Amino acid sequence: MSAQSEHAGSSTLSLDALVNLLEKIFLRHGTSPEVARVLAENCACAERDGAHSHGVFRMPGYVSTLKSGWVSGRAVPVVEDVASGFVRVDAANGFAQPALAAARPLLVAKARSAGIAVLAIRNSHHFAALWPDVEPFAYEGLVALSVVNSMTCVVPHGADRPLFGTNPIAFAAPRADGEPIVFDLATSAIAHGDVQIAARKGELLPPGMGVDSLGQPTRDPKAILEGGALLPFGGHKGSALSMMVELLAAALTGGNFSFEFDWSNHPGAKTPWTGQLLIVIDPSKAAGQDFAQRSQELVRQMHGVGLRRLPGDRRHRERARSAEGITLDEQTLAQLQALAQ
Ligand SMILES: NC(=O)C1=CN([C@@H]2O[C@H](COP(=O)(O)OP(=O)(O)OC[C@H]3O[C@@H](n4cnc5c(N)ncnc54)[C@H](OP(=O)(O)O)[C@@H]3O)[C@@H](O)[C@H]2O)C=CC1
Ligand SMILES: O=C(O)C1=NCCCC1
Repeated sequence: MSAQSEHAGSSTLSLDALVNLLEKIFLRHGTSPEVARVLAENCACAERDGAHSHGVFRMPGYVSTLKSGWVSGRAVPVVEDVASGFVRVDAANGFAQPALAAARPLLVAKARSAGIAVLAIRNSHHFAALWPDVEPFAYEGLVALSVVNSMTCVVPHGADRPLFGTNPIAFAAPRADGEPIVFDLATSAIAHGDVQIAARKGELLPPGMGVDSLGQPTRDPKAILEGGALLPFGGHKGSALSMMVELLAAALTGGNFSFEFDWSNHPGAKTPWTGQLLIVIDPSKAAGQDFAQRSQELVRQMHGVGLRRLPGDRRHRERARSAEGITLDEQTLAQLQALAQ
């Protein structure tokens, strides 16, 4: 297909054309070429996979953050080889994905030689979906787990005010016949991005997602965004996982807790300045059995008991569909083109 085709009210772009457009936006707003490429690919791949809460919807937020001076779009991450199974990165107040890209070769080498390696990223801004950070490891036969904390907007179970971020957890594992097993979920009942999207569309949320400024349950996304808060998923269980994310992504990395940064002097800033932890395991060092065959067997059994949808299946369906091109509505495309000028 050509790079861009038009239908009534929408346009279809190839993945390359979308990456190039997003890259232009990042460059136009002062990032280095390396940062622009990494973020553009990340964001375009989220859109391709139908991960809309962290696709092109996020571009105005990236731009207003860069304009506010809150984040450094030209940061050069500092990678430290601290121990046989441990890599540390100071993202230098830059985005998390370039920090991961800089540390990745060392992390993989350590995981392959020691069987397991940990990457601790601090001083970083993660404004994206987490699965793109873990899925590539599984394509290389490795198991990966990552956590990142975000900004205070979730009330811990049993508390009456927000403290945690929406704090996602992503996991990826190879399997023998098929796409890797990948899940990526916010520990809040709903991602903050999806609340913003619902507010924009004027839709109500399902019950149990959040509370208003008085702490009363509400389905109104605007009431949650304007003084209200989100709830953890699964009550005390999601709350415990969210607490764990704060400990691993912030306390262990040297990053900020979700409640610790203050962007009030940077109007327009949207990205949380926190930390991220990745654990990468080489399964060939572990069980003495072929891990990918074992994970395939688990999937076979899950399908055998009637399961129709694995986490990641929807994304891969969207990815396959996007091979024909990624469709954006006219308004969104016009907004992106304006941001690139
Ligand atoms: N950077 C940050 O600080 C933050 C980022 N986020 C991001 O927001 C995104 C959305 O998070 P969230 O709203 O919790 O994600 P969802 O609740 O939409 O999905 C969570 C996971 O469950 C899978 N899934 C969903 N429905 C089903 C089903 N019926 N059967 C089987 N599997 C299912 C999804 O797979 P599939 O993808 O195939 O649908 C996905 O792996 C994530 O990418 C997350 O990383 C969230 C919070 C903070
Ligand atoms: O959707 C969310 O929740 C978030 N996404 C990007 C960073 C802040 C929280």
